[in-house]
Amino acid sequence: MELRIDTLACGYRRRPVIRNLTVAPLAQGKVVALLGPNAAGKSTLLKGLAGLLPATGSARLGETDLIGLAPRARAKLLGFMPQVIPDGVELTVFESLIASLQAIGAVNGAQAADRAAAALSRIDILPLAMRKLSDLSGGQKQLVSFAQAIAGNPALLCLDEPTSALDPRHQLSVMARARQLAAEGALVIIVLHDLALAARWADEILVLKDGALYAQGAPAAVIDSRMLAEVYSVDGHAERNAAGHLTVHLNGAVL
Ligand SMILES: Nc1ncnc2c1ncn2[C@@H]1O[C@H](COP(=O)(O)OP(=O)(O)OP(=O)(O)O)[C@@H](O)[C@H]1O
Repeated sequence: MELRIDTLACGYRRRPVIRNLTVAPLAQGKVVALLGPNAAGKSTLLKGLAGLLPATGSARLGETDLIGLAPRARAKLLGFMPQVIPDGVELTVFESLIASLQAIGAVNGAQAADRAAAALSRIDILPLAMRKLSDLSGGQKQLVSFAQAIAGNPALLCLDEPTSALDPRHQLSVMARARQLAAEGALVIIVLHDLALAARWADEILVLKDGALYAQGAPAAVIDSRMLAEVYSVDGHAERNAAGHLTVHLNGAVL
């Protein structure tokens, strides 16, 4: 199964952000890093795919066009982890996962409990299950949000900066989990600002600039001095280290 994004447009009432976006097919089983500077349209694109913003054009996952699909049917196929986790939710972690699963439907109470526990175990946060969401640290909340997004076993997982509040160990464990989910057949799209994480963990990179596709391809083909200068206005380069991993070096801002 592939995701085919074709002439997609989405944005806000007076601000069209993503215009006429067509992307080469994204294959199931891949981790795709969605890069681009602040305000490039990364969150807008994920929200358009998730049905949280109106969109036109098409985004076909296999035979199913996500655009225009009813919310519940879309949520079954697509797990969305937002960039900002809402405050003031008076639920326990476990209840919040059950609520996410109920929003998808088609799971009875016992199944929902099993799936919620499985998702929390998978992210290694089962001990947080009975804690109130509002009492958690920023990083713990982010891990819960990740568990909510994966609980329904979606074919397409859209993660908006899932590592922004995490310490290095948890950043790596989220990326490793993303790779595992892809190995099990999901397509995982991850918005990242950490270019080192993207270079190290993604199969493919999409770069957005001003709401349009700047580049798409393998990390080594996309992350280079020119892209860093043209997209991020920074002076830097990418190279392979002794272990063969692509690493990114930032030297400073381009004047
Ligand atoms: N609710 C909104 N109403 C109107 N414009 C918005 C709204 N949310 C975002 N925008 C605008 O849409 C554009 C794209 O924003 P978006 O959040 O998609 O960028 P992003 O690439 O995810 O940025 P960042 O890396 O800063 O999170 C920006 O110009 C932003 O100001």
